[in-house]
Amino acid sequence: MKTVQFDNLQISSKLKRAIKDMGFEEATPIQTKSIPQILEGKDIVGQAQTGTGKTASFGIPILEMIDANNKNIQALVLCPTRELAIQVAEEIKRLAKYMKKIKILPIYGGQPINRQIHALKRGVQIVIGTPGRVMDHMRRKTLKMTNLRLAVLDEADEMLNMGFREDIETILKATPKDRQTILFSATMPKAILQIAKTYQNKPEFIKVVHKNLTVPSIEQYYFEMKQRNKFEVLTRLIDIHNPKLSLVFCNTKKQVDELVLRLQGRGYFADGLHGDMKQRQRDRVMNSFRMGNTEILVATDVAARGIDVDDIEIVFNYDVPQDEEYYVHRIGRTGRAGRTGKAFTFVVGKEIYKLKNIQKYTKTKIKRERIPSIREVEESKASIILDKIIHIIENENLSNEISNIEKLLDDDYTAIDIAAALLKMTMGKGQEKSEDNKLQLDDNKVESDMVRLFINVGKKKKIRPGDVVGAISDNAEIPGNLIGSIDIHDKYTFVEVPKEYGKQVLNSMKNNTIKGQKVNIELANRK
Ligand SMILES: Nc1ncnc2c1ncn2[C@@H]1O[C@H](COP(=O)(O)OP(=O)(O)OP(=O)(O)O)[C@@H](O)[C@H]1O
Ligand SMILES: [Mg+2]
Repeated sequence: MKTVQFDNLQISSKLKRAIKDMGFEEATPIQTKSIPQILEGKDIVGQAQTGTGKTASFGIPILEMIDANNKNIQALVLCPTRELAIQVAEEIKRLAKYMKKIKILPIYGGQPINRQIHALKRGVQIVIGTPGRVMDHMRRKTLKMTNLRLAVLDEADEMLNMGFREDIETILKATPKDRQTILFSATMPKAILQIAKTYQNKPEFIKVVHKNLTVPSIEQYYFEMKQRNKFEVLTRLIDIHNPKLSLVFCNTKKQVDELVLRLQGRGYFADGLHGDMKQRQRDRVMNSFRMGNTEILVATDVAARGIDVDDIEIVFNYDVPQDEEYYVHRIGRTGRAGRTGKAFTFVVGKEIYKLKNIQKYTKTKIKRERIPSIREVEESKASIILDKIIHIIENENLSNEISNIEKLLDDDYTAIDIAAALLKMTMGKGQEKSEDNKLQLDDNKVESDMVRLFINVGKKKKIRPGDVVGAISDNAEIPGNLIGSIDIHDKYTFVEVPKEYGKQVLNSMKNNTIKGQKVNIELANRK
């Protein structure tokens, strides 16, 4: 499809400048089709592949149509989750960079309502919210819809799936009749068409779907395995591909929690995201993932819907999704805005039939791939380390290190001996781990066996109940990013870790300090 340059769109120069700053040059197909129509005042129903810029498709015309001098709410965007509301608000804020008078506010549950009320009182033109919280504000009369000109439903089908139908209808009914209504939805079930019919005015249906639903720049593979080997396979794949960021989907919240614990137990920077978590915690996890501090995000479907994080290189379906549509959304977290990505699906036994259905639905082929051997994992790890070594040799000052090594050379060790020993040290417990791994492939020692490590940190330390150890290591300089939940137990903090890692944590923490103070760690009550 022919697309347009943003320069050729009828939008203000301020908006064009911001778009350029964001690095966009050409509008995507959905943007090319929907922006002019929305600008003309038409109602639209838009449908396009994941990661193709639907947010800006409505964000750009909203900004163009807002009267900056009028401080009332003029546009309302409804999103299914808080994360999405925040993300959409940020994208629109970036677009509004040079439009200083335009105020944009995300409102969602979990955040103190008073803060939102204050912000609303100061005057906001664009509100992005979850249906529940928007309703709440409407009841309190803190959100006035009388001046609303534009309503957008992003991920409309997902909002219906989540049971927001009534809320959405109540909200739309409370807005002026002559408002413009924009609807974006991945699928077009009857319920969506019903909403379109009832609440839109002769909508234009804009559909940019290729013959396959997933973008071609995502390579899709599946791996067949036994249920109990999933964890081992996941770690092998992560080690071999070494993705900067990856996203792992599980079907249940419980599985998310368990997997996060096990990954952290192996020393991976992993964290979880699901609906049972407190908002503060979810924000922390998302920020840490966006910053790259959390490298592996483990999530449920709902939590990760619509999430746009640059550079997610691999999406893992640790469980085959229950619904074909979910597959499309899951893997759409990678390969965004024209980038490439990989999607790996773990298949156990009869699930292969589900995979066949997914392939039929998406009209793409998912190729079978062999599980990498331990040897391949080790080789790949070695090659990653060798690359790092080359980088250090070429870019860093090594004079101190060289003088130390020279002492060993004087003792008649060869340079190769020394380098090999250092490599072995760097690769850590490679050898030992591979035996471990082999074992685990046959025998899945499960995680419930926990050990508590008490850390005497004194009362002043800012470690809060519920923090994970990964967070402690960020805040308090304990290396070894290991495991579990911690709690404050008077001046003791305890860390709960799977038994098999207890010793390891102990070793890695023994000689450490938290913020300059020595920390005592004792192994306590084995459960
Ligand atoms: N014209 C463009 N050129 C380059 N990048 C773009 C363009 N438009 C949007 N993007 C970027 O592409 C990414 C994906 O956009 P967005 O999140 O809006 O996709 P989406 O279609 O809503 O996806 P999903 O279906 O997953 O919700 C974002 O990082 C966005 O900033
Ligand atoms: Mg989106």
